[in-house]
Amino acid sequence: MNEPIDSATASPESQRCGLVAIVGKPNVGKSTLLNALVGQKISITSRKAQTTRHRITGMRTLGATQFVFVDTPGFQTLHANALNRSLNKTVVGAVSDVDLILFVVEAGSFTAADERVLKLLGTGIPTVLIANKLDHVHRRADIAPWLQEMQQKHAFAEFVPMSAKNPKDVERLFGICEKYLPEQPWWYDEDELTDRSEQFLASEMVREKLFRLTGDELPYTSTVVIDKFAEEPPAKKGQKRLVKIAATIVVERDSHKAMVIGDKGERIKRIGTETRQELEKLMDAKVFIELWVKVRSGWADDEARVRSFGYE
Ligand SMILES: Nc1nc2c(ncn2[C@@H]2O[C@H](COP(=O)(O)OP(=O)(O)OP(=O)(O)O)[C@@H](O)[C@H]2O)c(=O)[nH]1
Repeated sequence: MNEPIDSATASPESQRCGLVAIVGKPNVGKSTLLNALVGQKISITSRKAQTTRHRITGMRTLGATQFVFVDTPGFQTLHANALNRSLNKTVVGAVSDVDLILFVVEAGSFTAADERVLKLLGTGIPTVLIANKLDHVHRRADIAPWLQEMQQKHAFAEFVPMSAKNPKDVERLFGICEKYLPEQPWWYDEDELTDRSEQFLASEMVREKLFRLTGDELPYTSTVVIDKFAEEPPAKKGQKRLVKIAATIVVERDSHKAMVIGDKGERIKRIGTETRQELEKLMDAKVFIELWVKVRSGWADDEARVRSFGYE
């Protein structure tokens, strides 16, 4: 693993591919670790990934192995709000069929909050204890007895004291994880990160804002369809490229449409604004987004065009 082989030489028979979940209480370094594992850009990709059980946050193909990282949002804010409550139900399910779980804690520490997260994990899936922020531990000698204590807490497959900020540690972690992923052909292209993936990211982002801002009221059957995704190069040097997106939120009933639009269009405007702000950060681009709401009602083409405001 330290010397990645040319992936082109990895024949489908020798390929490995599998799902890896990174879980842990807030602030232990999950995002830092995920970003380090995935590389520079978090990529969300093709339709294959668009299941209700898994939200793919990124993937990395190294040598013959494709690591597919799944998002487990509910673990981060267990008791925050109504949406998270409903997410938690799916989150526990989502973690129950990954190939590997990375359970992240701060090295030398195990609190009640860590325990709560650990309890949600079953015992059937290999779980690696990531003792992160090792660089914060001044007396390394304290780590050995702590690791022994941790062995009593759960049947961890392995113990990895490391720092998510240390590239060598991250590289070593790939080597450790590799063997837990099944031998099967890759699901994605080796360097998958295309316009299509940004398009998917855009629809996921609208979806996320939609459900966050409508709370529990809106049925999960509502979907988001990207109608247009066009890119323009920067007008001037030093400026960012422009991404123009048009998306339709498809709901089942007129009452749902009203809910999405909100009073005087306030809610859809906010969905659009928050989506744009986050996409601009993620895509490193200037984003222009238009949202429509459509009721899917058989033959009736009951389409209301709702222009969202505030986009230059
Ligand atoms: N010193 C040190 N700091 C780290 C390490 N990993 C993460 N951090 C820092 O810890 C803080 C929390 O990291 P995040 O990656 O945001 O943690 P998280 O678990 O994703 O947090 P939530 O999003 O709240 O769940 C940040 O300030 C990171 O820079 C590490 O290995 N060493």
